Amino acid sequence: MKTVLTDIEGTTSSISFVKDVLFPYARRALPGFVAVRGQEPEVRRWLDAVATELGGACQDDLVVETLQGWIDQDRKHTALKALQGMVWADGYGRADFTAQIYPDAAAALQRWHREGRPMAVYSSGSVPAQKLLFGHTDAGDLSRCFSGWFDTEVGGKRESASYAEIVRRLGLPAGDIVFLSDVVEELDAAREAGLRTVLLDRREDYPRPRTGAATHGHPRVESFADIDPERV
Ligand SMILES: CSCCC(=O)C(=O)COP(=O)(O)O
Ligand SMILES: [Mg+2]
Repeated sequence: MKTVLTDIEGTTSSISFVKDVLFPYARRALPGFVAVRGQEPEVRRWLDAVATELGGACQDDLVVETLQGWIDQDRKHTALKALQGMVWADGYGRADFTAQIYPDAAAALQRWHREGRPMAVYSSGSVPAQKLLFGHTDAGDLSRCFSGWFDTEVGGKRESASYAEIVRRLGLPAGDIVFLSDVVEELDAAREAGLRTVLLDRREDYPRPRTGAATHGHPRVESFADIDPERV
């Protein structure tokens, strides 16, 4: 049975949920979060990592402003993603929002899980943020569908070495893993590492269909309902 490895934003959940709900929430909550929890070792570690990138010791205010700028630019920076995950934990905990998931994705994930198909996540969002998201979806707790979780600590999503590392950690032949994503450059990197690939091309996220050369030769679907992992 093939293992499914899935991206989140633009694949299982809409880009607008991430851009219009999660990112603004993190942007607003960051200053208060750093003021209250900035001395906790797990928070300090990431704040210091950002400060180092800014050239050394600097005030938390500057670090927060930098992080907010990175949110605006959609930087997939590991420190930002780790801190965002901690901020979102508060939001999910207080039920300030739930995680949008496409109904076709929720249905397929639940069905594949019932059928015993192994599944894993690879997203730029931190592993704790991934677990929170799938633990609090509109369709309920889907976190149990997954037995593997990968974030940018294995490397960037457009680098084939990251997929080679995931293959190594999963301990499976690369050709037995099907990677699902909305970003062709990520699929290119996965294919280079030997994985099978499927392009999610949803109208809500990509108003102009990506067909022909724009698919880079990856099988293209508009819904999880059209994916048969055994036939990719
Ligand atoms: C899992 S948390 C929210 C998503 C996020 O922060 C992000 O950057 C999504 O990137 P993806 O790799 O899932 O496209
Ligand atoms: Mg994506």
